[in-house]
Amino acid sequence: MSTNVTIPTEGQAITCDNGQLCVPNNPIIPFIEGDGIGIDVTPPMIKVVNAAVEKAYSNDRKIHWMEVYAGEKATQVYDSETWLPDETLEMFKQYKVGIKGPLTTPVGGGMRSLNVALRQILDLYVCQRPVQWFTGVPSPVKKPSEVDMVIFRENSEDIYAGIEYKAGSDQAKKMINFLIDEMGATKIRFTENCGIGIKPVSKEGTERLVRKAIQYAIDHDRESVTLVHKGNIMKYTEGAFKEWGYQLARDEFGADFIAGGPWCSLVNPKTGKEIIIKDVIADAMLQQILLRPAEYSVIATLNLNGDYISDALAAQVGGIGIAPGANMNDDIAIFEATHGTAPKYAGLNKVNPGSVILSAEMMLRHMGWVEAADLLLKGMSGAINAKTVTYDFERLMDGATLVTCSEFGDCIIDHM
Ligand SMILES: NC(=O)C1=CN([C@@H]2O[C@H](COP(=O)(O)OP(=O)(O)OC[C@H]3O[C@@H](n4cnc5c(N)ncnc54)[C@H](OP(=O)(O)O)[C@@H]3O)[C@@H](O)[C@H]2O)C=CC1
Ligand SMILES: O=C(O)CCC(=O)C(=O)O
Ligand SMILES: [Mg+2]
Repeated sequence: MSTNVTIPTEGQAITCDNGQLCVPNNPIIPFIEGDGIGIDVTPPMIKVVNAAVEKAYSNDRKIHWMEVYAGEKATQVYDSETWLPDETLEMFKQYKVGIKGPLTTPVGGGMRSLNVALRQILDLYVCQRPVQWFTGVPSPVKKPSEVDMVIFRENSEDIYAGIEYKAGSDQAKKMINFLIDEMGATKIRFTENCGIGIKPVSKEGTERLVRKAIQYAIDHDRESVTLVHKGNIMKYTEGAFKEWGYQLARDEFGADFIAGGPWCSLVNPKTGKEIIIKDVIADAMLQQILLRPAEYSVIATLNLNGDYISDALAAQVGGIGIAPGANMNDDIAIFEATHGTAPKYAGLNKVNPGSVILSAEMMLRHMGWVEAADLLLKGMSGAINAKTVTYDFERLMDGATLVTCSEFGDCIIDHM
């Protein structure tokens, strides 16, 4: 394997034993800068995290950052064909906790998503995206404070498996012929020019995701878990997700039907309070989150629904400029912004770095460095309350002072 990664001379790897993280005081954290606005948001993220760690622990704890490569930068550092080097994957496997900026995916043709590839190759099956309002953030809804949800998006299956055949290709024709001749399909129209996509959804994949969502509700004293699906139309994928989810709640968490089901409830073993397990069809959910957000807490859903819902919910609390996320399994966690590479803003030092900074806050909490995570949140709230904000907030806030991407990072540090 080529070695284009400079391993810090100081610092140690985080280890993970049976799902239990062991974090040294001087962890090495791999990071991907990201394409497009990655160059803008990643440096302030590192600066803010370093400041929070230093303020919380003085010299007792320090992160040693290690740049690893993916996307356009990888093609410069390795060679023009290498977008996701094996070395990058190895580093995440070895160092267990990392963070990344956004990576570009062309629409239509071209290569498949590197973001999705990273999740699939490392089997980071949970995409966890908390959505919460910060006081003072401009919002298009009347009561943004009622939005307090944590999305658990299945991250390894669904149409993101990338099993897709181009219209007119030999594979598409072969698949269409198979479906018509051997599977009795009668409703494929315009067979000569029809693309085909396959949507795998498994019981195991559903169960491990829903298990994490319910456990999160237990650990964080949440009142409900909502299974979001389009099971009325896609019965054996989305519908099965709903059935398997409820079944798991009953079998593994002792949930009982409410009034004959399908909703059920369980007693939180840590608090004694009730947790409701319910389901909503995906299109109705997009209405519900606008009209009655207070009724939803933890959401467990499939990959595509989760992608849509996370951007829609982010909009309600100020936009994807401040929407954080994590991709994780029982061993590795890679934190990442919810937004993309926003190419028109790349290199302008303009966009909001809040999304990747709040992803870093999740990372610090995941590492057990809660004091630093709390400071980071305090800094973010302080900067927003002082109305020193980037363009996305400034254009919607009365009396705000416009700051650049890097200045917003500095404002966060000033308010820690
Ligand atoms: N995980 C990842 O790495 C992801 C990668 N992508 C990829 O990113 C590329 C671009 O995707 P696109 O659909 O344009 O979505 P983007 O999220 O990149 O941008 C869409 C819009 O969101 C707003 N926005 C995004 N980031 C910020 C920020 N940090 N601060 C303030 N506003 C922000 C901007 O709105 P406005 O114009 O109103 O200012 C921007 O024009 C594609 O290649 C896509 O595949 C997409 C999503 C996730
Ligand atoms: O991989 C991509 O390009 C898009 C991914 C995405 O939209 C997401 O993860 O929310
Ligand atoms: Mg998305």
